Order: sequence, then structure tokens, then C-alpha cells
Amino acid sequence: MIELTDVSVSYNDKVVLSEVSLRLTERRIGVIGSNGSGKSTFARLLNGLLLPDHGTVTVDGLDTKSQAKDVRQKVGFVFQNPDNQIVFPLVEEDIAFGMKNLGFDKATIAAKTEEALKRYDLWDHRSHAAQFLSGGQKQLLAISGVLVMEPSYIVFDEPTTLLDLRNKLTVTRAIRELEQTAIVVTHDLDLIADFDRVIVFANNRVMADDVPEVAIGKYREAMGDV
Ligand SMILES: Nc1ncnc2c1ncn2[C@@H]1O[C@H](COP(=O)(O)OP(=O)(O)OP(=O)(O)O)[C@@H](O)[C@H]1O
Repeated sequence: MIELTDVSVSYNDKVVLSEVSLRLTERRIGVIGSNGSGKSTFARLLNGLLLPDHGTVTVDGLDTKSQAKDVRQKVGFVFQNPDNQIVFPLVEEDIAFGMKNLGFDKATIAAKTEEALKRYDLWDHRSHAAQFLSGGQKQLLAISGVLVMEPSYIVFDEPTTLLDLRNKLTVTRAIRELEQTAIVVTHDLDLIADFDRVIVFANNRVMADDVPEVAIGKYREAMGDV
């Protein structure tokens, strides 16, 4: 379980999250809210990319402040723009990178690379340049690169924003089929419509936290979409 207790974050004295306490136990959790409401900030807290100014964030009891390395292994993070995540020129090199860092042996890296690339129809592209993949394929490669490290939780920051409808559907399906707990920050209300829980951020706080139908309804109402 990921747990936030009285978490506050400010950037240069500007409060972005104020006294947020949440226990994330469901398998599919959507996070929505207006621009600048603190969603990405919240996401970055979950794997210790960002540390709270006040309060604590724990992952299966591990504190993101004092046990950052263990937390990073438990919580994978998929960035909005896969270009920020893809670091090696070739597809198969890129996917192997995280596993090498974790000290996986060669045979395991090869087996897991093959499995992940086949899962997302990227196997035929394994020796191609990652930069020439389509936007959706890049996003799937970024997801694969996180999945092979076997995190227990995966945080997605706006995973479908840059995608056309076909790729959006592919990534939506990929997230739906994950065995791991997924926490998805998004403006794409279709993506989270069948999730277990949706958290809505507004004015530095959680404005609603409910099943999708109710939480999305409150969000629409707050945005004047009634
Ligand atoms: N590194 C930073 N330094 C200063 N201010 C920041 C920084 N990162 C975010 N902010 C500010 O904090 C607020 C919350 O940003 P955040 O990215 O968490 O919002 P968001 O809900 O993800 O927004 P969006 O939907 O537009 O992506 C914004 O006002 C933003 O300008």
C-alpha cells in the first residue's frame, strides 16, 4: 500500500499540496483535476522523485525520504513524454537499461526483453532506432521498460495525452491489462471510467475521492460542465 500522511508541498512558498492524507489500496486509481491543481506533484511524490516538505509518503511501509532506493524499485514511473524516458538509441538496448542497473543477469534480461517486446508488438522493432517509433509505440516501449523491472506499483503521468485515438486505445488496453497496481494521472476521462477509484484534486487538496461515476460527476460540476 502507498500511504500519504499530512503531506504538504510548496514551490518557492507557493503551496501546491496542503495536508493530503490518502491510502492507495485499489488496483486502478485515476487522478484528475484542473491544470496546475497538483496532480503531477502528487504523482512524483509516490516514488520519491519529489519529497514532501511536511508529512510522510510510504510504500509498503518504506519511507520515500529515507528508503528512496527501495521505493524506486517498488514504484515504476511512466512519464507523459516517452522521449524523456527513452535513453538508448536501439529499442532492445533501451528496454535492457533498467534491468542492467538492477543487476539482472544476461539470460534474464534477454528473456524479459523478448517477453515485453512481444507483448506490445514491438519485437520486430527490437533492433530499430527508438526515435523512429510512432508516439504510441514509444509510449509502449516506455511502459515496457518500467514493467520489466517488476515494480509492484506503476505511476503514469498523462500517458495518453500525446496519442492519436488508435494509440490511445492501445495504451488504455495495456494499462487495463497490467497485473500491477496502476495510479494514473490524466485529463482523459475515458481512460479512468472503469477504474476502481478516482481522486480529484482542486485548490491544493483532494476535492473528491470516490468511484469514477461520482468523482467524475463532481469534477464536471466544478468545471462548469453540467
Ligand atoms: N518545479 C516547480 N517549480 C515551481 N513551481 C512548480 C514546479 N512544478 C510545478 N509547479 C507549480 O505547481 C503547480 C502544480 O503543478 P502540477 O504540475 O503538479 O499540476 P498538474 O495538476 O499536474 O497540472 P497539469 O494538469 O497542467 O499538468 C502549478 O502551479 C505549477 O506551476
